[in-house]
Amino acid sequence: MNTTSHDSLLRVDNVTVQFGGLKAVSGVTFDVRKGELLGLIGPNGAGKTTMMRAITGVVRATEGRIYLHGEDITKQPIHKRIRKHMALSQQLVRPLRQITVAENVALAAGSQLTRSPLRALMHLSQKEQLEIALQLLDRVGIRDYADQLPGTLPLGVLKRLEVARALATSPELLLLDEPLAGLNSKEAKALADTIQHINQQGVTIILIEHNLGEVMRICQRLVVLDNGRLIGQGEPHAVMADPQVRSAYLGGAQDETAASTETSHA
Ligand SMILES: Nc1ncnc2c1ncn2[C@@H]1O[C@H](COP(=O)(O)OP(=O)(O)OP(=O)(O)O)[C@@H](O)[C@H]1O
Repeated sequence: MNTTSHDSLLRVDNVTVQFGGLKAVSGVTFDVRKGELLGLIGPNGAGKTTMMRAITGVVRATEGRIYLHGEDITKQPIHKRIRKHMALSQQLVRPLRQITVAENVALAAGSQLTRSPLRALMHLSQKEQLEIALQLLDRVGIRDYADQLPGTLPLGVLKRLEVARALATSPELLLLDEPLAGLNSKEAKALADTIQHINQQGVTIILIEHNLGEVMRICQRLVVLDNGRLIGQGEPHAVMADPQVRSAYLGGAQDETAASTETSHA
């Protein structure tokens, strides 16, 4: 039964994802509210990426249901979910290296419009499409790199390009998988600010991230997984003060000094 509350954009209802004998996600239930920036956190191997993949349809939920706007999308293929305005920005950045930064974004926008990469490429010559790409690059703060080839660019710029490509499909729900990984603290803070800004412009975001300092700074709510199970959810500071969550991160250490360092990096 769909028990989605009226402000819920996405509902994950008792979802299990099993790989052979391993339950990577086990009976997890949570809501993503329309307009919120939700942090999905947990130690390595907790099941975060698998949860994200179950939401986008890359892997199928073995049990449970996923609802978007109250509609059961559990059995829908990826392309239908994307058409329902979901976009995923992956951990690994994989732009096309032979075309410029702006063309990469225009291609993503074009693929969404035409559902054919070839036709999308032909559309690249259209001024409007490149103009949309430039606006998106502006939105993520890398318009100055528009004419460069991705192969020559630092990771911080490529991460932003990845976010711009995801935004090119005008998603209502944006799923970001470790966008801050590999960035120094200054770059991470700047990208976290950009993510927060995108959220403030009306895009609902699920953020998987190990950089707990930035997660605590920008997320409105947290969902915490450990060994595939949900062990906490709610307001970030309350969640991080929960003994079970602290124990998952600190391996059971109860020492306050150790606990106070928890927000720097998991
Ligand atoms: N396709 C797969 N086949 C088999 N096992 C998998 C598969 N994908 C993930 N797993 C396993 O499921 C568990 C959860 O992995 P997952 O990548 O979802 O965790 P995570 O929380 O994203 O971890 P990390 O923070 O290290 O990226 C791990 O034990 C992992 O080895």
